[in-house]
Amino acid sequence: MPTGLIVKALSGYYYVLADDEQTTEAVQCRARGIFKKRGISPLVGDRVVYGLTENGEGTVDEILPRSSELIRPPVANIDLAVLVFSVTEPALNLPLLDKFLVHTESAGLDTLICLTKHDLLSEGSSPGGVSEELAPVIRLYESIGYPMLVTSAKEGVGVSEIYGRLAGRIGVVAGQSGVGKSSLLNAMVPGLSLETNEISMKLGRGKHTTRHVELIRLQNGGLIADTPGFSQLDFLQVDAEGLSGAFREFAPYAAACRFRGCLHLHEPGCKVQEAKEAGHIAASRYNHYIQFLNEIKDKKRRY
Ligand SMILES: Nc1nc2c(ncn2[C@@H]2O[C@H](COP(=O)(O)OP(=O)(O)OP(=O)(O)O)[C@@H](O)[C@H]2O)c(=O)[nH]1
Ligand SMILES: [Zn+2]
Repeated sequence: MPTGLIVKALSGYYYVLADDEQTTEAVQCRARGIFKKRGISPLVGDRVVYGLTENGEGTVDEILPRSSELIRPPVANIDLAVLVFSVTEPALNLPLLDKFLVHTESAGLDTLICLTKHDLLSEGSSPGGVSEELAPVIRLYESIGYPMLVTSAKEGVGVSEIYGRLAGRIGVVAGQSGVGKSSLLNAMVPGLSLETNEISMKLGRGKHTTRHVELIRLQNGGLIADTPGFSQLDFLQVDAEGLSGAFREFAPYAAACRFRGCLHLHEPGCKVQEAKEAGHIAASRYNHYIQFLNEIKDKKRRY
């Protein structure tokens, strides 16, 4: 039985791209009834076993184990989340960046952080270099272990680097509205022409038109979801302990806290608080951690 990858889901059909290199057209498939009975449905990004029927269509017979699963956008087996933040217009939003990172950490996704619209920060930056105000931010996140890229869709800066990171992988783009996600995708994928803010305003169309998710094939074997991913997140699945675990740089200190299950709030003998006081953990990161912890607690109270 052939295997393939679901690259699109639309109106009850799944479009499967065969693993064998000869076939380039996706096969239109129905899912077998058994999935419905079991309460599961195939997702874009799923690797599947499929069969061909006589009318040239196919059936999805089996879903191979998923390495990850996102709810919004609904895509399985993502390898890389490209987190897009504009350096201005809208202003760089570090609380949101830390929130996204909690989610990508807990979903086990690799991340690439793009600081885009860098062309708008021309003052104080050397040509092709990084403006002074961004340098500390880049240093902080790189020191934690997150790759950072400075980009500009307008000037084509950093676009080929994003492309390169996607080689042979499935990627999704995330970021708040207006940061320039569609513009980066358009710059990366010739002929894609996703609607950007400018165009949708001009046509008087509402923003956030619902669209299906589709994986776009890149020449380098990578695939990227053609949807401006997720723009907001709340903590549906992350609990207090998971939250602490999602702040990577806490780990060596958290292991040495006096109490097991320490929430690093006001507990005596908390090494995370000590590390923050000593400047080994950035105050901004620690403060966002406390903010998210409160959000999680509030949510528990409400439900
Ligand atoms: N100067 C400059 N403007 C940019 C850049 N990238 C995007 N923009 C502009 O920023 C606005 C928003 O860009 P989009 O690509 O639509 O942003 P988005 O993140 O896809 O927005 P949503 O679709 O609302 O989620 C548009 O007016 C773009 O022209 C950039 O690198 N430099
Ligand atoms: Zn602690």
